[in-house]
Amino acid sequence: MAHAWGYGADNGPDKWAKSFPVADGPRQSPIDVVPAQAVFDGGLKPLRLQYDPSTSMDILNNGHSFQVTFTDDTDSSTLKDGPISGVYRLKQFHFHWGASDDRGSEHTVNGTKYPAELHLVHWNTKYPSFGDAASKPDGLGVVGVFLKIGAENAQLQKVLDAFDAIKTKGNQTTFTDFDPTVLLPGCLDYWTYDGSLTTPPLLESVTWIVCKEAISVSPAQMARFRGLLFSGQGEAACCMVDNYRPPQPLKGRTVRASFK
Ligand SMILES: Cc1cc(C)cc(S(N)(=O)=O)c1
Ligand SMILES: [Zn+2]
Repeated sequence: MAHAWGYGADNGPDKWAKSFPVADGPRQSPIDVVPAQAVFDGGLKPLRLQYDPSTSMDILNNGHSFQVTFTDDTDSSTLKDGPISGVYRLKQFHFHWGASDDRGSEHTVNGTKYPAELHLVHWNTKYPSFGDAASKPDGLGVVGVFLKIGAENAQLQKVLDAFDAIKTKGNQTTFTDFDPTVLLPGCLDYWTYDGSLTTPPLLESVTWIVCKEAISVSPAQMARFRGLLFSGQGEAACCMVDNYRPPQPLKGRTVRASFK
């Protein structure tokens, strides 16, 4: 791709395979989850998500989304059990969202799109670093949580209140003492499948854990997401919206369910 990847007509998901051929690989993400075709697996353990708020560090507009980054030099904030074995450390969380409430999530359920989707990214500590783990088939564990339109989410508002400082690409500010547990749904039933990063480099290294239950977001809060910019300071303003990849072919993969 002559110019950097993005979500526009000239550099969006349909163009990524030119620079990232794995885009047409056997375990790409996201997917459409069809609950009736998911296989209940009684051997799947409950998710064990244990986060230490003192590991949250900063919030960044990276030009594709915004992310909250965590210090990951100890096992203070981890994912254990669920479909994975061993200990995975929280690295960051970010979101994907639409220009309107009828789209925005990356995973879909029976073809239904949600207005946004949260991704909590963890890496397998059997590897020395996130960067190393990201290239291994069992390197990453990403927990996906759908957002649905409803009541204002007071916990999410703490994140949105930082947006004024990160409106444009490359802006970053401190974001400490935040426990992402407050962004999780009450029920942690999940679907799981082997997949990939949903943005370039699209590495096929992710065990996806998609929560069945959504969290709420108000229309006003969705408007705050849409006030961020893909563009940098001094550039022509380009609203950060529709930063989602559509579902990819399942190619024979099985989606397992932790619930009946
Ligand atoms: C490129 C990339 C990096 C990270 C940490 C996470 C993702 S995703 N959207 O698959 O969760 C993509
Ligand atoms: Zn993501």
